[in-house]
Amino acid sequence: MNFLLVVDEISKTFKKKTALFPISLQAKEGECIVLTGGNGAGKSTLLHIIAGISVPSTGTVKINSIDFLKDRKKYVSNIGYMPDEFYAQQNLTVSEFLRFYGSFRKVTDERIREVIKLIGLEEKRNEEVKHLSKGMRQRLLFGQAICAKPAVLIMDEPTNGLDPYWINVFVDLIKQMKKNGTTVIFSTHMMDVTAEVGDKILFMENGKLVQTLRNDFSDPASFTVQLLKLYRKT
Ligand SMILES: Nc1ncnc2c1ncn2[C@@H]1O[C@H](COP(=O)(O)OP(=O)(O)OP(=O)(O)O)[C@@H](O)[C@H]1O
Repeated sequence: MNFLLVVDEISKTFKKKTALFPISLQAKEGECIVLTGGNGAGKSTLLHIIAGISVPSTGTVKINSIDFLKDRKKYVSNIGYMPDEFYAQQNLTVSEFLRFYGSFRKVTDERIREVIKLIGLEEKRNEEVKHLSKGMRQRLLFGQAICAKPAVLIMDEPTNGLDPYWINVFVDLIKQMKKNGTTVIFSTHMMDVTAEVGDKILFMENGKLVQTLRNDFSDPASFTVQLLKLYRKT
C-alpha cells in the first residue's frame, strides 16, 4: 500500500523525561488522522516532529518518501503547519502575514485573497494581527497553513477558540481538502469534530499510543460518545 506520510518508531526524550515512546503511523493521500488523549499525552510533541520543528530522539518521518532528516527543504515544501499558539509577527496586518508566509512557497496574491475569504477575514485584511480576537487569530493561522495547498496538513488543536459557526466551516473545509487528496493530521479534544472528519483516531496516554479506532462515518453521534468514553478512563 502507498502511504504518503510514514512515521516509523519516533520517540522523544527531553533530558530525562520521555514525552513520546516509539510510535509508528501511516496515512494515505486524502486520509485524516486525529490525535487525541488527555493533557500531556504527547500529541504536540509528535506533531512538532512531523512538522519538522523538533528532531526525534529515535525514528524517521517521511512524506512522499522524503526523509525530513535527509532533505529538510524538500520535506517542508510538502507540509502546512498550524501551531497551537500565535508566537510572532504580531505587527503585520492579516494580508502581510499571509504574504510573508506565502512568499516562501510562491503563493500567488490571488490565492491569498481566496484564503482571506475562506477564513472570513476580508474586513480585517488591513488590521494588525495583535488586534484580532483569539478565534480570528486561529483562523489566520489556519489560513497560513493551507495557503500553499500542502500535500500534508498538520494542525495542533485547530478549533481552539473557534465559535460553533467557524467550527462547522473548519469541518467543511477539511472534508473538501480530504476529497482533493490532502492528507490531514491534527490533535484535538473535540470528539464531535473528530467523528466528522477523522478516518483513524489515535488515542494517546503518557506518551504512548494506547488505542486506534477506525471511523466508518455511519453514525457520527454514536461515534462521538464512543470516543468520549476513552477519556473517562484517563
Ligand atoms: N520542551 C520540553 N521539555 C520538557 N518536557 C516537555 C517539553 N515539551 C513537552 N514536554 C513534556 O512532554 C509531555 C507531553 O507534552 P505534549 O505537549 O506533547 O502533550 P499534549 O498531549 O500535546 O498535551 P495538551 O493536550 O495539554 O496540549 C508532557 O509531560 C510535557 O510536560
